[in-house]
Amino acid sequence: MAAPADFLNFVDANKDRFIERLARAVEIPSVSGDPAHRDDVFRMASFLESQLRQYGVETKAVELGSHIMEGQSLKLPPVILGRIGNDKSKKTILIYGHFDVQPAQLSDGWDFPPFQLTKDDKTDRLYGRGSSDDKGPIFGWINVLDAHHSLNKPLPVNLRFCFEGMEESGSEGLDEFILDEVKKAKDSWFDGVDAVCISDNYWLNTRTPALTYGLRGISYYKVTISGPARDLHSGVFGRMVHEPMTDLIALMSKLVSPQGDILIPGVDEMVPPADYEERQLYEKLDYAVEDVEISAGAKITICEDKASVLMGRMRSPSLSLHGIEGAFYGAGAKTVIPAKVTGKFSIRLVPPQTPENVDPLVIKYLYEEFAKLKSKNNINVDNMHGGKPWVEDYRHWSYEAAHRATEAVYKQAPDYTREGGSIPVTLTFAEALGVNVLLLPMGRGDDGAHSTNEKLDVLNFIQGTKLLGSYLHEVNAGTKAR
Ligand SMILES: C[C@H](N)C(=O)N[C@@H](Cc1c[nH]cn1)C(=O)O
Ligand SMILES: [Zn+2]
Ligand SMILES: [Zn+2]
Repeated sequence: MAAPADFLNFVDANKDRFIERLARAVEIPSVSGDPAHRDDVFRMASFLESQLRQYGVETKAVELGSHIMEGQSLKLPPVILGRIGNDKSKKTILIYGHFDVQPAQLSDGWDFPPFQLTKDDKTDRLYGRGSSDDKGPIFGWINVLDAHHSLNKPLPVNLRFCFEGMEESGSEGLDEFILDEVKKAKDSWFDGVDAVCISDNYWLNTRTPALTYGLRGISYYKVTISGPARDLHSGVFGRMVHEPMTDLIALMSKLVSPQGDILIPGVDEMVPPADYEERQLYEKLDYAVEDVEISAGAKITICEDKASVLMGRMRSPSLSLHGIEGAFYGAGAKTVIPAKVTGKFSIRLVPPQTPENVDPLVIKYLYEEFAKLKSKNNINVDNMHGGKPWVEDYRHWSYEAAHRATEAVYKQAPDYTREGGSIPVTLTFAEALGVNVLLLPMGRGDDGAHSTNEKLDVLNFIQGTKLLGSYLHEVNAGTKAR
């Protein structure tokens, strides 16, 4: 049975209230990667926990200890666990989401204050950091709880929640916590979980809902070149000394070609090429090169054929250069030779790649290439965080339930996609709990997650809330039919 009409009507009738609640969440700048915002990540955890409790969910905030970030020892944000329902005749679904966000500043080029949810009435879009990644979806789940609680309606499944505050910074401490919790002889918060559902990615385009059965992994590196004891005057020292920035640029230019080929020997070669049958999967998806152009905001695709473009994101590794710490970047023309610079880059991984088999190749290559520069500076290479790729079996009752829910809410069949981003905990859940994991995205391909002007369409927030609730009802309907 599809979701009951009173649930669907409630969601429509409470649209404004749901948007106001999302606005309260977006106003908390819970940036996990910035030590200055660590209190805000804690504040966001408390807000989320209070929302869960309000709707009858038993909760627990689990402390994960501390870590070092930018030379400071910081407390890790708690994991917020929740449980509601213990009916043996119902399935138990574990929901995962994250309440931290990527950094954002108006000066990055935002048209709206990033930590204020701005509703643009012309486009019916909600702009703000975290609107799509991942506060919109986690508050979609809260809306589902709110609706059932307010209507005095039993939930169609038992629910367990696991919300973290470090996903955008490598999910520190989470894997260890999950593995310990699963090993508990009794009263584990993950006892009896039948499947996991995560809403933390995006449709492929702007028109077709998607079910996602794969994610790329990630390995994130920093390479530091240092030499002079202090910043130097380029007029006084230029051409007299080895310059750290020159060495770093030389190294970073040897990592990836402008065509996207990874130049580190052995990395691209690990992945077998797609055969004809696999290529057909990508040919059939509702996607065009123009969709990338729309979401990138420019006609800059590496190639012109749709399947190759899609495979670049879904089934190939990629190496991206992210930034250089310590380099001069301000206005004006400072004639400095920076004393120490740190280049940051990451590799998105696909099976059979893992951080364990790729990291040694990267580190060896960087040291070898540095030696070829014959520089007297020093090099140091660090891995900042990593996560394995994940591919799931989509012929599973959880995907079937999500397929039916998508058809009911959006009146169209979903695309089956693999996501280019990473959610490292996905594989941990799949392996530790031994259950199927479904990714059920709420937002569209042009939402601009991690970018300026991140947005969520009001339609996606409201229909997405209906989709999450309908999925739970379809799981229940499937249970009864079996
Ligand atoms: C797909 C998900 N919403 C997401 O954005 N994940 C991040 C995870 C990450 C890894 N290192 C830093 N953040 C991503 O794919 O970049
Ligand atoms: Zn993200
Ligand atoms: Zn996310």
